[in-house]
Amino acid sequence: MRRIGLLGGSFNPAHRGHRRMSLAAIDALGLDELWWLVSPGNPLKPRKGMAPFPARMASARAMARRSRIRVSDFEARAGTRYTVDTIRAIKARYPADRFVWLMGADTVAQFHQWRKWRQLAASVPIAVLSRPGYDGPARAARAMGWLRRFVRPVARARHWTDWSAPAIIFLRLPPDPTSATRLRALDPDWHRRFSERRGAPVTLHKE
Ligand SMILES: Nc1ncnc2c1ncn2[C@@H]1O[C@H](COP(=O)(O)OP(=O)(O)OP(=O)(O)O)[C@@H](O)[C@H]1O
Ligand SMILES: O=C(O)c1ccc[n+]([C@@H]2O[C@H](COP(=O)([O-])O)[C@@H](O)[C@H]2O)c1
Repeated sequence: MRRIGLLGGSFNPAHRGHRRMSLAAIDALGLDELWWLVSPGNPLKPRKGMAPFPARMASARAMARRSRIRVSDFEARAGTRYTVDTIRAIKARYPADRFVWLMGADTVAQFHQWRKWRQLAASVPIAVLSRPGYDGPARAARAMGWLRRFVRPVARARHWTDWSAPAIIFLRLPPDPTSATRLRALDPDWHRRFSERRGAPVTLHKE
């Protein structure tokens, strides 16, 4: 049994904040691996301004180098867009492993708009990663009205495999203010550097 964290994201592009939060979460949760699930298209985000999937994958691979982070195209392969469907498919594909869903504090505010979010929360434990400016709002988020009763103490973080979902933990990690929105504003054409790269596609998931 491997202990695997899943961080879903647009990675438009992947950045230092993703890497730092992921390495800290690997430590806090005692993970064997952390998979970055590069989303073919976040159902709640506009397509405009979204770089091509291969460029986002390549930026994630570059940022994940030499670590326990693995970059995954699972959603593109499985044809899933909604996290509830992705988790079901991953658990079916890797029945021997245990999974925890990771999300930055900023995403909790919208969680009640996710497809079947209560069912999702009942299918996988959730770890919320602190993000500067969003920690207070995350605890006050609409979905927390229901999720609050399932909050686990941070001192038990490494015992997440003992929990039955719903279970949610708020991890306090060293703050990193990096955001992809800001990076795109500074360098809107960032994806050109990656789309020109050639080479055999490396994949975590065998056919
Ligand atoms: N600096 C950060 N600190 C904590 N969590 C982060 C940070 N950056 C991203 N995350 C989390 O990583 C996941 C994927 O993030 P995403 O790829 O959307 O990056 P982003 O910087 O939030 O992008 P954008 O600004 O385009 O919305 C989300 O759950 C997000 O909350
Ligand atoms: O399942 C949903 O309804 C849903 C709605 C919005 C976002 N998500 C997922 O949340 C993750 C973070 O997305 P993003 O674009 O904020 O990086 C990514 O894996 C998305 O697929 C999922």
